[in-house]
Amino acid sequence: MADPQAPEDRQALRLRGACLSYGSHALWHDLDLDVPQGQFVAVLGSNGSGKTSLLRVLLGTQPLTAGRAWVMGRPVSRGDTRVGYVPQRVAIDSATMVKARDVVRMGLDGHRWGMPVAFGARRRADAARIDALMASVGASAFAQAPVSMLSGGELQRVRVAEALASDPALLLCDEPLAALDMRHQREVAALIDEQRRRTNTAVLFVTHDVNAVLPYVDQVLYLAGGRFRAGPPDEVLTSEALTELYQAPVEVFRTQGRVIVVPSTELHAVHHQSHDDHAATEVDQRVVAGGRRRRT
Ligand SMILES: Nc1ncnc2c1ncn2[C@@H]1O[C@H](COP(=O)(O)OP(=O)(O)OP(=O)(O)O)[C@@H](O)[C@H]1O
Repeated sequence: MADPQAPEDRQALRLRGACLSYGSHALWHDLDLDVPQGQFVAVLGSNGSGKTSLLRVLLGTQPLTAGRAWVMGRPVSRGDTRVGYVPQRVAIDSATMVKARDVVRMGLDGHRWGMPVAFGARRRADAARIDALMASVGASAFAQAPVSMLSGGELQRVRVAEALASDPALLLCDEPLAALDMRHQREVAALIDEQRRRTNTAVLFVTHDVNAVLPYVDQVLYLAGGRFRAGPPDEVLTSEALTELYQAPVEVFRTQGRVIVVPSTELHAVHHQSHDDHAATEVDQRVVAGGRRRRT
């Protein structure tokens, strides 16, 4: 199939008729998606709906069963330096002495895999670039610290700097806020948003709690039961849209600027709990908070 994108109309990401199956298990099918440069997309869906698998497809490590995927007008390929990746918080060997700035250097070197080690002017240019990346994510203060000594939030800053080292056109984030406390969630989410605004990088952000990134989201891709719905948050995160997508009753509430998505079967339990406390709790793709709710 020819590249369907004229150069002047390049989307950071385009999917057409994309299907992914593992054996007879179809994760999603006929997925069409356009992500313009600089757009922030939240990828939502229940456990096992195929969110991480979608990122694997875009990293070129998992072939589509059918359909096509392009990044900046070129077919997806493994090792594409125009694609950056921020993983979930990963366990670090407590004995490792690898310094934070060396992790970022790996992002830079991965970009030039197979090239000779840098000397002289290029080495100095690399050092300056790493300094700038560390500063841009607010990590200069711990640039020389072993990563095993960093807090979860500090480590995610370093991961973001590493992912940005190759100036990606598309940044894939796989639940990068998981296991971070609320303050660090806010900081890392804001940091990713700031970077994409500055560099016009498109972001595909897989999360179980859309509320952590809701202020930044231009488009939601919601995966469920092999189908999908994509569009602005106000169109996708509604009772009507999600009931149609899940083909089962789903209620969406907005309260205090937060979105709560609840399968109707769980509504009784949710009402009961929210009378008792104002704490957030997990049901599916949802955060439950106290206070007045508005159904949308
Ligand atoms: N390589 C594989 N071979 C076979 N099945 C797989 C493979 N990778 C993932 N799966 C299955 O595909 C389904 C989707 O997995 P995936 O990790 O993409 O879902 P997810 O939406 O990211 O889930 P979660 O929210 O739990 O992280 C799961 O049932 C998983 O067990």
